[in-house]
Amino acid sequence: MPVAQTKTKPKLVIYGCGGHGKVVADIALACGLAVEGFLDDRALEGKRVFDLPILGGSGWLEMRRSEVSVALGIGENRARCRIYKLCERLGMTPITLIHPTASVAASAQVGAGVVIMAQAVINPDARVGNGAIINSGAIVEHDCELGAFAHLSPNATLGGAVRIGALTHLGLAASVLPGKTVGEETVVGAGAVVTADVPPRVVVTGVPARVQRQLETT
Ligand SMILES: CC(=O)SCCNC(=O)CCNC(=O)[C@H](O)C(C)(C)COP(=O)(O)OP(=O)(O)OC[C@H]1O[C@@H](n2cnc3c(N)ncnc32)[C@H](O)[C@@H]1OP(=O)(O)O
Repeated sequence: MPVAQTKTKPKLVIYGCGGHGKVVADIALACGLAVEGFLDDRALEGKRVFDLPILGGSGWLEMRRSEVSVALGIGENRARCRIYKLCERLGMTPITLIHPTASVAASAQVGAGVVIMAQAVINPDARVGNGAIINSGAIVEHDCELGAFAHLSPNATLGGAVRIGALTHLGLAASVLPGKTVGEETVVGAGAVVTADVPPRVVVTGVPARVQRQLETT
């Protein structure tokens, strides 16, 4: 499977130390990587998560960028996108992590800074954009296209040839029927079933999914 991957340096840091960051660290450890600690911009240095230190924030990364690789440990899509761009400015490409129990087809294309969690499935010819999250047990069927910094929550399911826009979030166990498109920066509520195309920047909920409200353009 073509995975966009930079050369991994001996030590890895996880940017983000909340719940998502902990799961990402756990995947890195399951992959046999040496995790040096977490980064966070909220001045939490000295605290520990998982018995691993919080090392600092963006300043720490700038100083140590030649020595460490970075994985994205932030669940919120826009914040994760900002950290990805910070890494790019520092000349770094966040690594992609794939849990050992995930199934990723040989013909799938997976971008940089992606995290694919336990029991997730990515089927043939799917394309996963940079910085996306495929959470535990989520399914990306054949020929799907998942935009950069999108997030499929646990057990979300995309039927074949679905397109999901950049920065869009599918909630827990949400489903999208084959061939449908969900626009960028949209939120699909937990448990929703998308049966028709969904525009950008809206919240949809229910079965079948209906627009609940518009989201502000930023
Ligand atoms: C590992 C992880 O945890 S990954 C993260 C997973 N996170 C998720 O799956 C969360 C997805 N988010 C949701 O489903 C949210 O509830 C949203 C985005 C759909 C709506 O959030 P908000 O805009 O804050 O809506 P709010 O909670 O105020 O609810 C508004 C109304 O919608 C209803 N509602 C909320 N979520 C849903 C839903 N998923 N399906 C149907 N109705 C819903 C509420 O009951 C409420 O109804 P009422 O007005 O009749 O009382």
